Amino acid sequence: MTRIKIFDTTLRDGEQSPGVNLNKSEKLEIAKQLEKLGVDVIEAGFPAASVGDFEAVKLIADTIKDSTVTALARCVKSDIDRAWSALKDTKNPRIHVFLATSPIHMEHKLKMNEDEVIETSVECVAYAKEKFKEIEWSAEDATRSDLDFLVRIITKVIDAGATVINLPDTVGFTTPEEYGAMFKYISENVPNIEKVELSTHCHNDLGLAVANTLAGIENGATQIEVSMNGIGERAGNAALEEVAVLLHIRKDFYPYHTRAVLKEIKRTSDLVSNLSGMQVQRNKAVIGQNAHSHESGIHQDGVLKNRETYEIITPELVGVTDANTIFIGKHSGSHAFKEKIAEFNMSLSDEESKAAFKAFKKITDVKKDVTDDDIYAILMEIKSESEMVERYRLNDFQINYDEDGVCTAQIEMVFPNGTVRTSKGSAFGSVEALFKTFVSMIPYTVNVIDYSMRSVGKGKDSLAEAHLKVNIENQQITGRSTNQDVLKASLDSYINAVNRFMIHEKQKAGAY
Ligand SMILES: CC(=O)SCCNC(=O)CCNC(=O)[C@H](O)C(C)(C)COP(=O)(O)OP(=O)(O)OC[C@H]1O[C@@H](n2cnc3c(N)ncnc32)[C@H](O)[C@@H]1OP(=O)(O)O
Ligand SMILES: CC(C)C(=O)C(=O)O
Repeated sequence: MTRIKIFDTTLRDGEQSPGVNLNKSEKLEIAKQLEKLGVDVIEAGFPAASVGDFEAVKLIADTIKDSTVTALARCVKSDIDRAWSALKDTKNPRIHVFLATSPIHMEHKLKMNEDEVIETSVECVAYAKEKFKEIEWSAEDATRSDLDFLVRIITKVIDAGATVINLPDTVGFTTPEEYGAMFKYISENVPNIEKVELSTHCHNDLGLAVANTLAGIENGATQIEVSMNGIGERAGNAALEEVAVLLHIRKDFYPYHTRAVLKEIKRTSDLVSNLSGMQVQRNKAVIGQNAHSHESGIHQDGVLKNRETYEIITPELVGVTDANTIFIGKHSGSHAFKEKIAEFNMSLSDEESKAAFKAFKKITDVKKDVTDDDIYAILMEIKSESEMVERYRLNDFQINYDEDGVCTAQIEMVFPNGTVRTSKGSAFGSVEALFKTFVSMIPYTVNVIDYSMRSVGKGKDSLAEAHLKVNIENQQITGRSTNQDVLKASLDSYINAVNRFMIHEKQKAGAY
């Protein structure tokens, strides 16, 4: 098994993500976590960029003990001096210098010809060598560079003292086959190549950063430049967690391993996401919220029978402790739903389970996120409908508004013992009138703690969903109801809360 070194560039290229700006204590916190994650090299920043970045790199260099700390510098003496001042006190100081080698960069950006680029690179590596033992030199935009020019310049920078040669796909332009072929060509044609380590640095503009990194590894690279959550310039860099987990999961096929402590992945990902403000997309490989969650009935049934039917990465492997493995939603089936019911510790007959599943499926057609609360409400409803439970049922209601703005509600209810009663009550608002009238008909003291209404679905077919939190006889109970009519949803949520209270009471008394 060949060991692949992880060079993490979250704090340098990652911080180049538009909108990301980390202060020195945030950078240090991330660096410490990267050390726990077992990365071999931490690229802490670009000391010549600003005083703040200089101080952050210095703080990290002075603190981190297990990982090599490096920093980026242009082929400019003052950049190299600045990097040395920041890094000199760390255990293994490494400088990372770069110069572009592609025709477009040389002509338009650097305004240099090939010979000038070679001369500048050799001079800067030789200058850096006076201070640093470890020197990484990058051929910026290597994947759009002429291969024979790369062979020439790499041979010379190695002679000048470079210890690592990085071939970046700066603009995310290459493909796995082409990137792999470049590493092979360089390995076979640079005469002094065995003196250095080869490194990948892939951007994700075409979504190929991880695949290209793997191709580099297969063709001789032993260092990979990656970032946590794949953050970085434009579409980002190859994601550290994806490459590390890929090499672990497919060790049956790829004879490579890293030193990464995989169970630290989630913690690192969360920290980077929180401090950078770059949220991780739900379906992100390895650490996205959906990456360990199964929603469809057939998958859930398979996973419940044997996780490995649909799961190649366990949440535990990458330190995810709160995975919602079985996500109950529109595509779930009865097996998964039964599992969910079991979590509520409520015994339901087969008939009740079937009715609950039917009611649940109905809700999923109008509601995107079916929460545990929704399922609990369904179960309570089913329970209260079963013969054992008496409950309040709404027969009819009306609202009248008089000229002074006073609303009068008239409600007709079927009581738990089967009797039908009607009552009237007034208030300044229609919802208040309904609540006041209903509460006057029941034998409990009820205080409304919270009442909210939201629209479910879009457009004219959307439904009103009322949520109510009440205190009944010193117990906090929630009620919920969905209806096309806002007032009916509101009144039903109140009735639902009272019925749930009665079920709680019966449960406490051991009735079921
Ligand atoms: C592919 C990458 O990710 S490379 C790293 C990119 N990261 C960054 O640029 C972040 C930090 N950068 C900065 O803070 C600033 O760009 C600084 C401080 C480095 C330089 O700022 P300025 O001196 O104002 O220059 P500016 O950024 O506008 O232009 C870059 C200059 O460096 C030159 N340059 C670019 N790359 C290199 C290099 N590797 N070696 C030497 N010179 C270079 C450019 O040709 C340009 O030179 P010019 O002024 O003679 O035209
Ligand atoms: C400085 C180099 C390594 C870089 O970030 C790139 O080419 O993308």
